Amino acid sequence: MFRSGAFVADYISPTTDDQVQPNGVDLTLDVVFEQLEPGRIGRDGKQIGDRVARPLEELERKDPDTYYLPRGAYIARYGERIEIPDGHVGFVYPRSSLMRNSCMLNTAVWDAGYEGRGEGLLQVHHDIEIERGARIAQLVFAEASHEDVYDGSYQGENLEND
Ligand SMILES: O=c1ccn([C@H]2C[C@H](O)[C@@H](COP(=O)(O)OP(=O)(O)OP(=O)(O)O)O2)c(=O)[nH]1
Repeated sequence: MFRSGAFVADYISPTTDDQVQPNGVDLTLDVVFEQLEPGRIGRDGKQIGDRVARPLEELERKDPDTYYLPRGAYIARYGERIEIPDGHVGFVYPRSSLMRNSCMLNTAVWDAGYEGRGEGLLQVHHDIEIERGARIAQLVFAEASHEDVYDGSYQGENLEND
């Protein structure tokens, strides 16, 4: 069973009332990165390729705090600290307005016990402007049984400023 947005909101911070939806909580865009170097997925481990943060405004376009993204693939970091409670699994979907603008957010499984500011793959199929802090995704929780909790390399990621 999927939980209500009000339930999910207790595990996401910060949140405003605008972010709480009937079936989940909207996540906002914090930072956009561009990958520069190849990564590696091995049988025993993995390496994430070097990346650089996109500039927030380009010279010819002056809206502050806005990303101007040409076609391409980017890593988007969400603005919220996310916790997946015991007995649950999380899924992130793109906000439909992103999809309707020819962009897509690809995501993976959010494990029970994970805590951090996670990331998603932002695919831009048509140039788009996205303001920093704008809602781009929605996180939902489904009840799920599990034996262990998440204890991988991304545990506690991107929480330095908390
Ligand atoms: O779209 C997603 C999906 C998941 N996560 C977070 C939550 C999840 O619990 C964690 C680890 O995901 P996964 O288990 O898929 O990572 P992995 O590649 O198997 O690495 P590790 O074994 O170090 O966990 O990353 C994201 O940030 N974005």
